[in-house]
Amino acid sequence: QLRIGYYANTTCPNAEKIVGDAVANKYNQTFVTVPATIRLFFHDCFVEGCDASVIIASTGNNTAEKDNPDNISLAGDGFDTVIKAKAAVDAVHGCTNKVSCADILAIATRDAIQLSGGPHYEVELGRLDGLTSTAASVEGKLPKPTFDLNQLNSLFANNGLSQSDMIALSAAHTVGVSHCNRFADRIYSNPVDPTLNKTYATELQSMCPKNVDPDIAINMDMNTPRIFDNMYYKNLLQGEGLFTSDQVLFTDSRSKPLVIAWANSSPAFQAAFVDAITKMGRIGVKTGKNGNIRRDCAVFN
Ligand code: HEM
Ligand SMILES: [Ca+2]
Ligand SMILES: [Ca+2]
Repeated sequence: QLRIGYYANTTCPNAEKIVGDAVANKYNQTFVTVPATIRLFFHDCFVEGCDASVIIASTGNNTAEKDNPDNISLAGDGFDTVIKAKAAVDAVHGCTNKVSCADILAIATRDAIQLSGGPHYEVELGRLDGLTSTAASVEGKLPKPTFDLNQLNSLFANNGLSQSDMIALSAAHTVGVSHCNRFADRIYSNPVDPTLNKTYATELQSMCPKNVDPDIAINMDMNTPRIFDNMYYKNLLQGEGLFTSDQVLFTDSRSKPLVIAWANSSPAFQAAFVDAITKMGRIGVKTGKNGNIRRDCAVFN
C-alpha cells in the first residue's frame, strides 16, 4: 500500500518539497538534525512499525516509548525536525492534517541522508500514525551495542530484514555521536577489547576518562563524522568500530565479506543502503482503522 509519490495526486501535492525545505532550514541551524532524525526513524520503525509511535509524549496516565531507557538518548533535534516540518505542511492550504507524522519522519530521514552527502532515493509513502505508544513495548525491540552477530541477525530478522540489510543499515553510524558509557566496557576491560585498534582505544580512553561527565558524547566516525559515507566500513577494517555490534561485523567471518566490499565501493554500499532503508520503512505500516493522521505529532488525536 506504500508508494512513491503518494501525495502527488492529493490536496497536498508539494508535501515532500515542504518537508524538504523545513529539514534544510533545520539542518542550517544544526548538523545534529541529520543523525537525530535518522536514529529517530530507526527507533520508530523497530517498535510497533513506522508509525510515529516514538514521537508521542508521555502523559499523566501513559509512559510513552520515548521515555523508555533505550530511547532517552534520542536527540531532541530529531523530534523537533518532525514537529517543524509538520507545522510547515499544515500551514499550506490543502495540506492541513493530510500528511502523517510517520510519513514526515520517513521523508525527513531521506532528506537528512542526502543533505549529509549520502544517497538520494525516492521514498515510499502512505503510512498512518499509530494509536498506541508505551515504554513497555520497547523492551527487547532495539539492539544493544554489546550484541554479537547472532543477536543482531535475529533482532533484524524479526523485522523482516536480512543480515545484509543489517550490515547496510549499521552504516548509519557514519554520522552522529555516542555517549561514553555505551562502549566503556570495551576500553576499560582487562585486557582491552582485542578487536579494538590500540591507538584508537587509547584515543577513546582519553576522550572518555573513567569519571567522564555522562553527558559527554563523541563522534562515532572519527574521520568523517558529518558525511554520510562508507567510511563506517573502512573504520571497521582498521579496528575502529565503536561498539561491539559495529566491530563484530568485521570480526565475524559471516559478515566480513560485505564489510570489505562496501569499504571498497561507495556505489555498492549506497545501493544496498537505499534498498535496506526502503525495506525498513515498510515495517508494520498502519492503514485503515489501525491508524490516523495526528494533528499534533506528539499527542494522540
Ligand atoms: C545494528 C544495531 C545498532 C545498535 C546496537 C545501535 C546502537 C546505538 C547506540 C548505543 C548509539 C549511541 C547512543 C547514545 O549514546 O547517545 C547509537 C547512535 C546512533 N544510531 Fe545506532 N544502533 C544500531 C543500528 C542503527 C541503525 C539501523 C540506525 C539507522 C538506520 C542507527 C542510527 C544511529 C544514529 C544516526 C546514531 C547517532 C545519534 C545522534 O548522534 O544523536 N543505528 N546507536
Ligand atoms: Ca513505531
Ligand atoms: Ca562518515
